[in-house]
Amino acid sequence: MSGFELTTPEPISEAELVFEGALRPKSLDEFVGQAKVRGQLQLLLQAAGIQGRTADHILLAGPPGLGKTTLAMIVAHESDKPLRMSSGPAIQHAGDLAAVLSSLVPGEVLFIDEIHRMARSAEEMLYLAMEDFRIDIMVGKGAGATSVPLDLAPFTLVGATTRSGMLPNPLRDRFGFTAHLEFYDESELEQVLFRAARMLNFDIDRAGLAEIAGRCRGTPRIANRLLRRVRDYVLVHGGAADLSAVKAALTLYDVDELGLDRLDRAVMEIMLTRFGGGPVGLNTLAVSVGEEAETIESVVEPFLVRIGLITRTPRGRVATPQAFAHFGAPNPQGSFLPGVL
Ligand SMILES: Nc1ncnc2c1ncn2[C@@H]1O[C@H](COP(=O)(O)OP(=O)(O)OP(=O)(O)O)[C@@H](O)[C@H]1O
Repeated sequence: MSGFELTTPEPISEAELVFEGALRPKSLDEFVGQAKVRGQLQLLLQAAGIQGRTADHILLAGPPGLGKTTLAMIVAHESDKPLRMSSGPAIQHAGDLAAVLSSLVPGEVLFIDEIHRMARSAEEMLYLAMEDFRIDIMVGKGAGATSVPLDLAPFTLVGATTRSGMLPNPLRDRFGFTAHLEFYDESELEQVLFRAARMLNFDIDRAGLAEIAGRCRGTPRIANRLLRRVRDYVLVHGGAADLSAVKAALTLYDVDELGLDRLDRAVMEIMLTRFGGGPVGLNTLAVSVGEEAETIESVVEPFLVRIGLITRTPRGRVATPQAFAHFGAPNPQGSFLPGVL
C-alpha cells in the first residue's frame, strides 16, 4: 500500500468500513471536536424533542473523513429514530427517490451522502418532499399523464456534501441548518486516537499519538488508519509503541511530517517547478497531475490551504513562501507571494 492510499480521506476497503463502524462515536457527547457544530446540533435536536416534532433538515458540508456519516447516525440515535442511508449516486431517477421517501416511517432520519450527485429530476422531487412532506408521482405517459399527490411521513433529511457550492440554491435553502465541518486540530485528533487506541486495546504512548495526530491531514479517518498501521508495525517488530515506532512505521508508509501524500506532493511540485509558484488555474493543475478537478478542489486543496502551503487568489492557486521552504525549491519572487502582493 502506498502513502497515497494511506492518507486518502476516503475509506479504502471493506475491512476498513467495518473497523470504522466499531469506532464511531454513538452520541454527541462522545463526538470529539467540532464544538460549534455539536452545540448547534444539540440545540436543534433538543428543541425538536421539546415540541415533539421531527428535527429540521440538516446539511453537513466539508471534506471527506471528518465525521459526516457519524453525525448523521448520531442525529438518528439522539432523536431515538431509525436511520435510512442512501447516496446521491444511487439516486439516478426520481423513481429511486420516490421509493425511498414513500417507505419512510414517521420521524425517520434519511441520510443522503454526496447529495450533490443526485439526479436533477430527483432533486426537484426532494424540494416538495422536504417542504410539505409530499411528492407528486407521474402516472402514465404523454398527453394522458397525470400527477398523483402522495403524502409522506414527516422525516428529517440529513444531506452530506464535500461540495456545498454545487448544490442548487433551492435545495440548499430548504435545509434548516448547515453545519460546516472543519479539519481537526492536533489536540482533538489526539483525543480521537486515544479513544480508538483504548478500544483496540493498543498500548501506545502519548508522544506516539501526538506524532500520528500531526501527520493525518486533520482527518479522523486518516488518524485511525495510521494508528492501525503503527499497530501492525509494533506487532511485527516488537518493542514499545512509542515515538520512534510511530516515526519508523510512518516513514515506511511514506507519510511525511505534514501528512502530505503522493497527490499533495505532485500538486505542490508542479506548482513550484513548472509554474514557478503560480498563479495556476484549477483545471490546469488537475490536468498536469492527471486527476479530476473535483478531487483537487474538494480533497487536496482544502488541506493545502489549511496548512498554509497554497492560497487561492482570483487569478488562480498560488504557492506560499512556506511551500518553497518546505520543498526546498528556489522562490523566483524572493519572499513575496506572487499574485498576492
Ligand atoms: N469527531 C469524531 N470523533 C471520533 N471519531 C471520529 C470523529 N469524526 C470521525 N470519526 C471517525 O472517523 C471515521 C470517518 O468518519 P465518517 O465516516 O463519519 O466521515 P465522513 O465525513 O462521513 O466521510 P465521508 O464523507 O468520506 O463518508 C469513522 O471511523 C469515525 O469513527
